[in-house]
Amino acid sequence: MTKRPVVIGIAGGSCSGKTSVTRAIYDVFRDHSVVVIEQDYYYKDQSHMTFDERLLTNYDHPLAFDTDLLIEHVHSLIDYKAVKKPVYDYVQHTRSEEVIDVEPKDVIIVEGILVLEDERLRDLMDIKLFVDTDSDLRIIRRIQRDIKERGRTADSVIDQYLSAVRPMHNMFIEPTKRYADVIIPEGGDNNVAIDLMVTKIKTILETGANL
Ligand SMILES: Nc1ncnc2c1ncn2[C@@H]1O[C@H](COP(=O)(O)OP(=O)(O)O)[C@@H](O)[C@H]1O
Ligand SMILES: Nc1ccn([C@@H]2O[C@H](COP(=O)(O)O)[C@@H](O)[C@H]2O)c(=O)n1
Repeated sequence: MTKRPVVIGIAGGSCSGKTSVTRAIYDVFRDHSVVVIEQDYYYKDQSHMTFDERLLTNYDHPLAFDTDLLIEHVHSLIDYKAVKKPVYDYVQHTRSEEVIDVEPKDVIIVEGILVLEDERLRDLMDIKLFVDTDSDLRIIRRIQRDIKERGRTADSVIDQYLSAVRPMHNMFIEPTKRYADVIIPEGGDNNVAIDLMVTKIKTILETGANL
């Protein structure tokens, strides 16, 4: 049987805990070799737009992402070919000029709010997870995180949440839960769910089952 990496998709609303779950799995497989592809890094380049124009973009709509490039990169990694992953700047709302050289690995984690939305991307995944956290917790976390890490004000986070994040979540993100193999309540603190995922990934790596 030809060797093939295990591809894991981790979706869920903004601030649901996707990164925390990804980090927990990454820490276990670090030695085995794991690569993380963040969907956020594949937001379309907006360097041709003014800063004020970039503020008007709906960052929670599927069309905000360069999904073709993301799929191309996942295909390459599955074929054990290196890719040049874009880097995203949340303060400038566009791609940075730098790229990261990503080497292929045995475990590929594709993480982001809408990674289960596109059928072509879903079809590349062996395991699909949806991190499910109540919206009141997610907005509280988002206000704290975006002020601390993404150069935002509380008012701007709340305005964006009401005008784009919440409606797009209900329209595009929440419906993808139906594609998940496993729904993880409360993200990175759910040690039982993370242990179960780790066991499953180990089985796939050892036996090739599922692939
Ligand atoms: N269980 C938790 N309790 C409190 N804060 C959390 C918890 N999980 C995540 N956070 C915080 O919420 C923010 C978003 O978490 P993260 O895992 O990055 O979510 P996502 O990748 O889904 O946006 C981060 O600032 C993180 O520290
Ligand atoms: N320039 C940008 C780009 C994205 N966002 C928001 O990021 C959220 C997705 O990232 P998570 O880590 O929260 O999953 C998404 O909800 C976008 O609204 C942004 O604010 N600005």
